[in-house]
Amino acid sequence: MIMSLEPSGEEQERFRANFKIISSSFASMPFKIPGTAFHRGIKARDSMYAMIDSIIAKRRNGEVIQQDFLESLIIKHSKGTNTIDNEDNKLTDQQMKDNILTLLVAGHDTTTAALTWLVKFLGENPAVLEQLREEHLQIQANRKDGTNLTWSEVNNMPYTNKVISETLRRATILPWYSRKAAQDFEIDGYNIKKGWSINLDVVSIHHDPETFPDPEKFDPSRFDAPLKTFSYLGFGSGPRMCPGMNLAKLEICIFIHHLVCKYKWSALEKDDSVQPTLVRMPKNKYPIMVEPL
Ligand code: HEM
Repeated sequence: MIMSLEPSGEEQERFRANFKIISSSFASMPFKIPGTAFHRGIKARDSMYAMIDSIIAKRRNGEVIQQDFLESLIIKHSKGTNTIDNEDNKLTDQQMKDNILTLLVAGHDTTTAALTWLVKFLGENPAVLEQLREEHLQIQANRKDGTNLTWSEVNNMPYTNKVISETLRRATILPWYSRKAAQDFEIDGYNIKKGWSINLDVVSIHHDPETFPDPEKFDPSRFDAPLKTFSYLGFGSGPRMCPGMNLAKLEICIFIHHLVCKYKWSALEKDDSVQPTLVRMPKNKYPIMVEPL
């Protein structure tokens, strides 16, 4: 979808390997010294840049044509095309590469983690799974023709949406993110100065018992009624809110539909520890045994 990589092959493997290094260097100290996670991350990023360079070159000389996000960026931002009024507003190749890399890095591990937590929470909460399965079997039963999910079906999954929100609350995949103070202010006796960087502790916000009673409990009905503003930040909030939210929700809805309509599963290990990386994942990646229903 982003740049039409084949699902397997040498190029994909190299991408994956570099990608893993970049993800695990995210929360490292920014010391560009050989041997540090940060240095390894920079080298992996440069190698990704070189790979994206060669993909862009093949697109530009017509060797490869695809219908994906990269192609639309190239068409829109090529010099001499009049798709954007002002030539100065066009992205350079470097900016295009950064956009592609940002989307891959921001969209991959987060969605993987969401799906992993979802399978875990559903496995541990059979009543929720049953209600979710009912919603999806009903969708199947109402379908007149075709076997694929339709756009209107995906947009009419009220319980599924609550399950997704509760998954993102309970797991809090991005445990913190930053904002820069736009003005001086005081909070709980602390004076914050304009320009300071502030990290939001989203895990605590999502587990505040005043907003979410019995916060460790997985309970999608918390989302039956609207919540206090800024108390649920699964996809962030405000102008910098996750731009991939609708894509991620679409992917998760499709995954859930096929999972609950066709399969049952059981956990192979009991381990509740969380991997201490920027994107929170079950430490053991939650291995399961899957069987047809
Ligand atoms: C379940 C999956 C995902 C979760 C839980 C998630 C969560 C988040 C959160 C919490 C933020 C910070 C928002 C803020 O600062 O207010 C964010 C930012 C971002 N996300 Fe996602 N995300 C997911 C999937 C995706 C996907 C699929 C893409 C793109 C393909 C994406 C692209 C981005 C980008 C580019 C930003 C930075 C936005 C900015 O700083 O302006 N995300 N995401």
